[in-house]
Amino acid sequence: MPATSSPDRTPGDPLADLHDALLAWLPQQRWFPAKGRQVAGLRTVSHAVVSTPGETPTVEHAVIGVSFADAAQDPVGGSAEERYQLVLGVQASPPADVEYAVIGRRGEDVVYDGLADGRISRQFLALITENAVRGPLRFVAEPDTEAPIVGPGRPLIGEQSNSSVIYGERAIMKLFRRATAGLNPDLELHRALGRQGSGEVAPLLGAIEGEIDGEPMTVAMLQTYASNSADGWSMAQASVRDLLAEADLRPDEVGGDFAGEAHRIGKTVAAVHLELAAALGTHPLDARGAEEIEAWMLERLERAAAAVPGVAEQRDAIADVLRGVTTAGPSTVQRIHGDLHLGQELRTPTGWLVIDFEGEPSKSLADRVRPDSPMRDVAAMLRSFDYAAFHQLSEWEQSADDPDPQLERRAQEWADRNRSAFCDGYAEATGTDPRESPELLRAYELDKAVYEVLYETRNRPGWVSIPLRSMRRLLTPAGRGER
Ligand SMILES: Nc1ncnc2c1ncn2[C@@H]1O[C@H](COP(=O)(O)OP(=O)(O)O)[C@@H](O)[C@H]1O
Ligand SMILES: O=P(O)(O)O[C@H]1O[C@H](CO)[C@@H](O[C@H]2O[C@H](CO)[C@@H](O)[C@H](O)[C@H]2O)[C@H](O)[C@H]1O
Repeated sequence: MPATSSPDRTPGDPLADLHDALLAWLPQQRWFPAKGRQVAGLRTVSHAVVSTPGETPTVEHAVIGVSFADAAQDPVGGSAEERYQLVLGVQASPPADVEYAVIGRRGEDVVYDGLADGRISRQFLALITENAVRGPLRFVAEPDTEAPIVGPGRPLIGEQSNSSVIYGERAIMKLFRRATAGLNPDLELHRALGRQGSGEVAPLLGAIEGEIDGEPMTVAMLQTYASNSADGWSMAQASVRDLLAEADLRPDEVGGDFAGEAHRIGKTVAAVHLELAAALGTHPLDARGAEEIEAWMLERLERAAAAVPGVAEQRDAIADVLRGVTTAGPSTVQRIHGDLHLGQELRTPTGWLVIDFEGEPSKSLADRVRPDSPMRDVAAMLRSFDYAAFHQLSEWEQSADDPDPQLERRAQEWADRNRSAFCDGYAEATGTDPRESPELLRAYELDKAVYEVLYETRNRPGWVSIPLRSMRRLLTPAGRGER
């Protein structure tokens, strides 16, 4: 994060003495989405002690507002101020195992990321089971469930937009980092699906609720941990590795063929769509609704074109495809996942679970909860098969001059085979084959690729060639037919 010459410091701000430390710490956090943005200042939006007097460590909950000088030029449409939640542990001599999570000092005390401290995560779990209230936080157990009291939480280390801790392979608690008024869709949809008896999500165990701007806010959610699970991205990557190691074999001939799993994932996603429709309803997409979705897609395209020359060059051709949302004919909208990809699917010993119903992290809450076509989720999964197929090749391409055309063909075959198996599974479970609405599907797929170009530009510039390649494919008549 480029530092500012004169960061904003409001007198009386309870975290004022930590501002510089926070400004240095935030960009190192995987969950901080505004890496590289021009920061204008930081302020404390809310701050409360949630431990009882005399307890060690002291536990604080805070919402901080980070303001940006570059909101107008931000390619992903970031706003002028973004708010993040912190749980802070404060102690004069914290245990050595939280050293990596130290943010800074306040007087004699060390202040650190509280989720790193097993004592704090254990306490939060206990408070949920007790339906306790601590300061502004309400700890709520999901009715008719019993969260296991299994001791300290272990922070999950990995690629996350939020922060999670795992309790003895029995439960997992996720602290939402973006602080937004309203019910978080991840909690809302998990709850709705759980009450629908869904076997496709991990059972919800509880939540922590708070307040922001006088309105309720979801602080965290607790769900059953799926032990012995593997995520779809890792499994798909292993399959592609097998394939590319044996360039003379086709995807259906190699040992790690993924098509059976892709078919099962298609059925799982379909089941989730049917359950969400049953729980929360469906509506016909009228002309006005379709125009709104199209306008949103075109607006995103403009931002991407302004930021990425590869998108600007194809802007008009992309816009023509996106308009398929209004010209494709009648469709139905409902609540959907909104940010589906292989990493959001967990293979358990008995089947697949879908996780993380928060929607695209850069969208406002209002946009994330807006009913949309299930085709958005289907398209997002098709994009993910492309990603899995071409990720490794794109890495090799960065270190070699010419990609091996044989390997490219194999990668494309892998993508086609798994995209097709996914659609077969989806069609089998819903009775509707997504490939029968090619215009709509292509519009959603291209919209997702445009999002991904922006996402990768900001977060993983080395990966941007993956969605750019797919964008080109989706714009060529031959490429459009391949699924
Ligand atoms: N119910 C669960 N059981 C087992 N692991 C889970 C469960 N939910 C999430 N995870 C693990 O936590 C990771 C992050 O979860 P996710 O909900 O995607 O968080 P984020 O919103 O931070 O991206 C997942 O990739 C998965 O490895
Ligand atoms: O999981 P998140 O909610 O944080 O989703 C964001 O990050 C994803 C990457 O981790 C990103 O997904 C993109 O990369 C995946 C491979 O890492 C690929 O499978 C997806 O198809 C691709 O979109 C997601 O877009 C972003 O919102």
